[in-house]
Amino acid sequence: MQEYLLEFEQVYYTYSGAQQSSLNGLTLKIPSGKKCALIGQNGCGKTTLFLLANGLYKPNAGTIRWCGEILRYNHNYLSKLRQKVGLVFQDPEQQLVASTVEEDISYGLCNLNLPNKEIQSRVEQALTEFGLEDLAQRPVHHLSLGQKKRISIADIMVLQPQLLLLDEPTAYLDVKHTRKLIKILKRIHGNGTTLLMATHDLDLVARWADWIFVMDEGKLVLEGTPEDVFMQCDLLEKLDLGLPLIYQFLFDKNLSSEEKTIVEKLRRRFLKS
Ligand SMILES: Nc1ncnc2c1ncn2[C@@H]1O[C@H](COP(=O)(O)OP(=O)(O)OP(=O)(O)O)[C@@H](O)[C@H]1O
Repeated sequence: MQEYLLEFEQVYYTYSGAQQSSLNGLTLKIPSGKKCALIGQNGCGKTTLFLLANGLYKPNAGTIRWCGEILRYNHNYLSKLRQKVGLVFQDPEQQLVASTVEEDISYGLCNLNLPNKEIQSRVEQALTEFGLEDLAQRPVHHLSLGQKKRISIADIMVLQPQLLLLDEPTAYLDVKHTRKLIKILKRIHGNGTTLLMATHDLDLVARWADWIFVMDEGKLVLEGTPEDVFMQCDLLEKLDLGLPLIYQFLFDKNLSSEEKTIVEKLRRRFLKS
């Protein structure tokens, strides 16, 4: 198996008309088979990374490789790449295309020319998993933001990409649907999909991810396991990212040594959960 699915090497990107570049020599490799989280302040370049990852934008300099091969930007190559690299947009409105929920979820599958039976079975599974059965025939523009978000994730997930990029997937979701989503991600990861999730929810990152990328000003500044990354509390504070709650307790200078021992035990249990 390929060790890294997608590799950014010294990638620069500036939006047309912008004064400053959004990616500033980004070097980052997404390891195959992992549940990766991407964290960083607003505007540090997470969404831009995603848009370059499936070839929607082209770097001004540097290289992006998919399974060791430099990305090409012709129509044929890109449509194949996008079957392997699925991107769930931050804003669901950018993604929904069809008039009803069911049509929207089947839209990408129809473009893959799959047999009707296969399309029907994947759509039904997605409707059930995301709790969208009752909304299947509703017009997408009549739904709440959280419902639209769930549809936009289902749209991409049914395509079964090798790498699934999720830009703030839990934004707009309530607790119940966040839990459902995490369960679904566990299932698809178990089936072999590599995941990269951009999020500001550090508690979720600490519990969910097995690899974390930290970006700042268009560059990768730190990466590692949750343990390695969240132990760097000085750097994370300097970047104004803060820490998951359990690590905040761990680094609380006012705790007695007994309290620290309890927190450390809780942290270890939390990491295993
Ligand atoms: N279409 C655009 N034109 C010009 N500048 C842009 C455009 N989109 C984003 N930018 C700029 O590029 C930089 C990176 O933005 P990006 O959306 O990638 O950040 P982000 O890390 O995803 O932020 P957030 O956490 O708020 O979603 C920001 O400074 C932003 O203002």
